Amino acid sequence: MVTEQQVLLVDIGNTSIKFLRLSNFQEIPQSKSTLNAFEQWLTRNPEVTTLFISSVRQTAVTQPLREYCRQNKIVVNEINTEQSAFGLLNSYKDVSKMGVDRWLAMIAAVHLTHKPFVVIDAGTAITVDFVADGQHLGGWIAPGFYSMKNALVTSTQKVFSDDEISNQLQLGTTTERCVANGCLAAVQGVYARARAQISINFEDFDIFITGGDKNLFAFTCNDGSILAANLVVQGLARYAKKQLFA
Ligand SMILES: Nc1ncnc2c1ncn2[C@@H]1O[C@H](COP(=O)(O)OP(=O)(O)OP(=O)(O)O)[C@@H](O)[C@H]1O
Ligand SMILES: CC(C)(CO)[C@@H](O)C(=O)NCCC(=O)O
Ligand SMILES: [K+]
Repeated sequence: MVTEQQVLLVDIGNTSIKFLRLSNFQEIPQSKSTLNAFEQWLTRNPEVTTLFISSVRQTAVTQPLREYCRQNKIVVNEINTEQSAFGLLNSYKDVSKMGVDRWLAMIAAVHLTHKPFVVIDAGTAITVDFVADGQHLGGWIAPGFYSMKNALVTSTQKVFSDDEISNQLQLGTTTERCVANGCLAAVQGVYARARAQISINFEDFDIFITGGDKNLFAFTCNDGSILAANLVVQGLARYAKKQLFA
């Protein structure tokens, strides 16, 4: 019999790996930037016997982790995007093409509200997904804040950026401030369009914001949007609880 302390929920994104024990799945996850660093963490925490993982990387990239787990008798449960689960229906014809992080964030959100909702996951990419009555209506994939800045700086010769983030949208008077505020304007635009889009058909709805860059959405705090620590990990927790304890 496994306990919740022995179970680790692992969200493998394009930039980083976030993980948390099932016993405290609502807290802020730990983060490692490489699979190697994550494996080292596992070595130091031998009480972990079971992983529930979601990965948006190629299978070959996570193969060494699987091999490590096989050698150390750690059970790996990999969750994949489904046509339907937990009362949520996917709109993709080929569900294998939908990033499992999007699916899991929706699985978590559908448990948190009965209203139509939007999930915005801001990381390497910004994904936006619309759900009403348990039906995924469709969504958007846009570049994330860092990806945007990176693409801009890479494809121009005289534009450069720094790592400073504006909390408020301002007018830049240096190249760096123009870039940071331009990318923030684009992020705010995604949010504004998402709100406008769901408002076309619904008066009452929730907007959930999650992901490593959710703090860029601090400007939404007065209009009822909900900032969630990590909805992908919370979605994994639902699968883990169902599989282990239901
Ligand atoms: N070297 C880097 N490469 C990419 N993003 C970086 C880098 N350094 C800092 N960041 C920041 O981290 C954000 C992604 O953070 P994090 O990995 O926590 O988000 P995420 O939602 O988990 O993304 P993913 O699931 O794609 O890994 C980027 O949007 C960016 O602001
Ligand atoms: C869009 C990302 C990169 C966001 O992490 C991920 O969900 C992904 O790789 N998706 C595959 C394409 C799709 O969801 O249609
Ligand atoms: K993400």
